[in-house]
Amino acid sequence: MNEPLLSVRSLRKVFGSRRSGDGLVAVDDVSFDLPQGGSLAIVGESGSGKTTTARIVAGLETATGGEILLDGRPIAGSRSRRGGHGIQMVFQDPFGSLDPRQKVGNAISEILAVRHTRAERRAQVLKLLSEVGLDERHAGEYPANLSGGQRQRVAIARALAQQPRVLILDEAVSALDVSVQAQVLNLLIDLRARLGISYLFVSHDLAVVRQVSDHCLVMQHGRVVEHGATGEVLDHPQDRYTRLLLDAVPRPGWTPRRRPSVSAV
Ligand SMILES: Nc1ncnc2c1ncn2[C@@H]1O[C@H](COP(=O)(O)OP(=O)(O)OP(=O)(O)O)[C@@H](O)[C@H]1O
Repeated sequence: MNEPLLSVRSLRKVFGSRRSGDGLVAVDDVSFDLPQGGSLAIVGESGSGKTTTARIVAGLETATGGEILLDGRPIAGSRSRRGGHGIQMVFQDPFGSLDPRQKVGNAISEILAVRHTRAERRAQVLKLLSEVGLDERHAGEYPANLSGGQRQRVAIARALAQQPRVLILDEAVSALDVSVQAQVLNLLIDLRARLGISYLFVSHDLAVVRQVSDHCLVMQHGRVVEHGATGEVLDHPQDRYTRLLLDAVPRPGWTPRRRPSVSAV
């Protein structure tokens, strides 16, 4: 069997004081493999440790224990990997990653400056914008003048500018309206097919997970409770917690339970 592109082994993260024993174990013995060109989703309720796992893999957080291998070689769990090592992250809120005072074209161009000459950069910016379904007009805009979907496309273009092998998407479509969400998901599916990028997809939305991932990992209280092919896990969940997660998803015919109104009290 081929060696996985990304391999995470016994990852552990404790926040707070470990010595006094009152630290919070956010990630506890998490292991998974991501094949070249594969798409793995991490699902779980809020606080289950999904984002912390993703941030450690991206090099934005240090691990307390465990190992991360890219192409079979350990990558240091340090913040120094930011911007390098073939792993990039796209966040839920592109406002957080885009400078409001910087035009879109410059935001992409500054990343290209490392590898490209000034002359090459312009053509490269246009190529990246077209990869994500935008064009020259958007290059001259500030983030505030774009829609939420367009801003997320810019964030994806910036990530692609680093030529990543793994793209980590942390709730990357959660803040978008459903129709815009579908467009961005289609873009991601298309990019994966065309560029052979591998995805680590963090989401609480099981419908989204079904669309974009081959395999999924269910986390609860920092631990992996179920792991398998996405269709199998979602259609035939083995773990009680996975079944609870699935039961919490509204389906056609579902009517929200009315909660007593606070103002009526
Ligand atoms: N920097 C931090 N310092 C202390 N505790 C943290 C920190 N970051 C996360 N935690 C805690 O670690 C646990 C896991 O959080 P994490 O954000 O990874 O979960 P999550 O599944 O991604 O949840 P969400 O979907 O709400 O982001 C939570 O209890 C959280 O409060």
